[in-house]
Amino acid sequence: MPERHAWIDASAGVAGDMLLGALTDAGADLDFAQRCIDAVLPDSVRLRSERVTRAGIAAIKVHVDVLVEDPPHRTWRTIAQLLADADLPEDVRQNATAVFAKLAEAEAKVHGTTPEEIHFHEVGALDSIADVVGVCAGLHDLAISSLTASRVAVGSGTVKAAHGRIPVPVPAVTRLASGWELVAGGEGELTTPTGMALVVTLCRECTDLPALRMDSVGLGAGSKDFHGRANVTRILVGERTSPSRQDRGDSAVLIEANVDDLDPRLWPGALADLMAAGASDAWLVPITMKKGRPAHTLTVLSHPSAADRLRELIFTRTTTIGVRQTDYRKFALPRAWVTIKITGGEIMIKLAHRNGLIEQATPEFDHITKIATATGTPAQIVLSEAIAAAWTAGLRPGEPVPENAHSTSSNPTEQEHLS
Ligand SMILES: O=C([S-])c1cc(C(=O)S)c[n+]([C@@H]2O[C@H](COP(=O)(O)O)[C@@H](O)[C@H]2O)c1
Ligand code: NI
Repeated sequence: MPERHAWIDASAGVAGDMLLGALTDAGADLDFAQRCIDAVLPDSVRLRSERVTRAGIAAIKVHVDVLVEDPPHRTWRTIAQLLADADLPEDVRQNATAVFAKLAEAEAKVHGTTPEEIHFHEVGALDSIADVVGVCAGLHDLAISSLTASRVAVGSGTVKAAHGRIPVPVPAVTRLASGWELVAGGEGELTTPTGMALVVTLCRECTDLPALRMDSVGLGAGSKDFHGRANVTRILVGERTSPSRQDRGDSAVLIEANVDDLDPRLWPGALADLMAAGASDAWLVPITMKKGRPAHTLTVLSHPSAADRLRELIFTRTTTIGVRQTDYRKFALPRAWVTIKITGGEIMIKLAHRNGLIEQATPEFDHITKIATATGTPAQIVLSEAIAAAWTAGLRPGEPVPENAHSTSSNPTEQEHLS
């Protein structure tokens, strides 16, 4: 299966609804986005698309009509729980959760507090949750397996928000944009925190348009129509023709520390927190360190964009007073997912593939344990049935990846959660 890539052109700015409009214009099914949103927020918002022009250029404007009363703020934990409880494709859930984790981290930095303490105002409102889930659903629907984006026009001046009048680029955008190339690009708020969070979470790098065999293009309109500058976000979708991700590898970092004085009962929680904060993997190796002391090497593998917060966590969750960090290149096979039915429910089969052929087909173990618990069947029996069902369905090494397989999104940090 070729790598389906999307490049976001944010040279005129980006917001959640603009990106959803662009995906819809590129062919994503808005009804599917609505179903995903309904799974998170039942009977709360309705999506509507409208063909409009911006400075004479045709684009899709997605309206998010809010049908119920919205509280003035939500915590990021509330949103994470809504997403965790919703019946969503796994990549949609993971990507949407990662976007809100980034927003929480940025807001916490702006207001000098922790993500747990943060109360989202506009960015936690029903329409913003709908934008984020809708965009992640659109990427799933178009089977986009990797994304990059242009530099981002953020605007200038000031804007009125729940925080009062704030400068543009607004504080959350400046925090989110760490490592991304920004330009002012015009007057007003051209990029919102939700738009910036989607770009930096889902896109692998900030780059000019990569070599693409074009498939479709979509334009998503912002609310305002400026004279002489189209207020649109564009998305270009196609097949990458330059060295593929598999040949190039991905940037990664390895962060390590030798620790001899942490209460061993604290390790499982520390490892879980590191995974929740975006580590691709986190593990311990028993060692004998200086002065002959029994200890552990903690190793955390991550995308470079998550390194700052992971180092921070290592310092707060362990007793170490220093870490070392090394740059790596990581070569991962692309993955795709197929849902199959077995006794007791549906499970997803993860397919690692190369040159269009399956290398590994693995039942998602969380789904196995869920069915095992619900039906009272031993997990190894459910697992055996799942492996046999996958085999029967042709999901086995050497077979082609089926057409209905969904590729995982490109988010390098979150994607590795699936590994
Ligand atoms: O909701 C919150 S906490 C919020 C924080 C900030 C900061 O920059 S801090 C800014 N805003 C403004 O809210 C609106 C809507 O943003 P969306 O991303 O939901 O479209 C926008 O004007 C932001 O600048 C909200
Ligand atoms: Ni804020």
